Amino acid sequence: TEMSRAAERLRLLINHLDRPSDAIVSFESHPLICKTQGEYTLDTDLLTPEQRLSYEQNGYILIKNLVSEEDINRFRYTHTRLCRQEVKAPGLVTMRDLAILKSEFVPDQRAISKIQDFQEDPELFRYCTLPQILKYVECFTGPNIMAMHTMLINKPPDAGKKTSRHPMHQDLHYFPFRPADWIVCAWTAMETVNRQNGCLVVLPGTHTGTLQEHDYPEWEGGANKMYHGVRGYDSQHPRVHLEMEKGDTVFFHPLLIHGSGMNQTQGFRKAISCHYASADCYYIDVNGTTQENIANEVKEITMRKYAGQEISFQDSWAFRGRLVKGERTSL
Ligand SMILES: CC(C)CC(=O)SCCNC(=O)CCNC(=O)[C@H](O)C(C)(C)COP(=O)(O)OP(=O)(O)OC[C@H]1O[C@@H](n2cnc3c(N)ncnc32)[C@H](O)[C@@H]1OP(=O)(O)O
Ligand SMILES: Nc1ncnc2c1ncn2[C@@H]1O[C@H](COP(=O)(O)OP(=O)(O)OP(=O)(O)O)[C@@H](O)[C@H]1O
Ligand SMILES: O=C(O)CCC(=O)C(=O)O
Ligand SMILES: [Fe+2]
Ligand SMILES: [Mg+2]
Repeated sequence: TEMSRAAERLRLLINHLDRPSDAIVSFESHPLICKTQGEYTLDTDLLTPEQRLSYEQNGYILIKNLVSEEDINRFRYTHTRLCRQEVKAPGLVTMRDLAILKSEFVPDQRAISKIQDFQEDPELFRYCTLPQILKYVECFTGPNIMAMHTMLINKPPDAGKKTSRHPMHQDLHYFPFRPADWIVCAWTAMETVNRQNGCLVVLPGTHTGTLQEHDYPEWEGGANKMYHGVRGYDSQHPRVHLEMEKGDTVFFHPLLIHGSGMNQTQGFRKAISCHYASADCYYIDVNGTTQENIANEVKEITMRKYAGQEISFQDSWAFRGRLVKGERTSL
């Protein structure tokens, strides 16, 4: 029955692929197709059967105390220095919360709700290469691993308009590469995160669905740039608040619907994350798909950033992605 599960899995994969099946003949001998038991996880000796089953069914697993206090303190220190512009990292993107956009900018971590693309900062990027994280990542991506997207989220105390919320979304909306099952996010709490300061909220099991249409939520106080949410979000769907301690890490599937509530405390709630993909993934053309809206927003921003030079949505990803293990075979 293990063989028939593998065959079924291969059939499912081929059906999901956005390119002709003759292009993927080599998949038959692909190491990733050795997924004989679960659909979403590989048999690697690391995950217990319970953990595998949990990821298969829920689309995420939470590992307690995976990143050391010392490492997190170092990441916090570097974050502070980057925000103060005491160190620079080429390509770093900083984002201010909508609520403070119009006020004077002071270079301080309290003015920056999120940094992205820290792949050129050796100290923060060390997070993406931590061996204990990569061991888990490999269970989802297989041996060739790319760090595709990096973020340090610094959710500010809500200024009263609920702009600190992150609407419910699927991360795959942002990614022009496939297959989805070879992508995983690692998200590590840099302090206690709970319902009060806006922990992650997930809809378990939604990773088995398809990519949904995303758009800005119709929120009275507005939503931050590029914070799209699933259209027609069903607030009745059972949700789980992922309360975590410093160093705890959740791994989740890019189709899992998740978001975060508002920060009702006076502190800045911090988390560091990396989206990994198998280097064996391939880029897709998102023209004419539900992802066209985000692709256009990204193109507009890169156009401004690189003085009118048009950079394709795919190239903007190829350019930022970094190999962290194995071989850079495709992405
Ligand atoms: C899986 C993963 C990919 C999921 C996610 O990351 S979900 C969230 C995705 N978010 C992002 O990718 C954040 C992207 N953010 C950015 O690229 C930057 O923060 C920018 C929005 C471009 C702002 O960069 P900055 O250097 O400040 O550039 P500018 O001051 O010229 O601003 C450009 C225009 O953007 C506006 N803006 C900046 N921050 C926000 C905001 N928080 N909410 C709404 N609008 C905002 C700003 O007002 C300006 O607009 P105009 O004045 O040109 O109309
Ligand atoms: N219309 C919507 N579209 C998309 N996402 C939404 C919508 N409404 C709420 N959310 C998101 O759902 C999640 C839960 O938010 P909500 O504010 O209801 O609860 P919470 O802040 O997590 O907890 P509490 O019930 O204690 O306030 C958050 O990620 C929020 O951004
Ligand atoms: O830390 C958070 O609030 C979640 C952010 C998130 O899901 C994202 O940026 O894709
Ligand atoms: Fe997300
Ligand atoms: Mg709330």
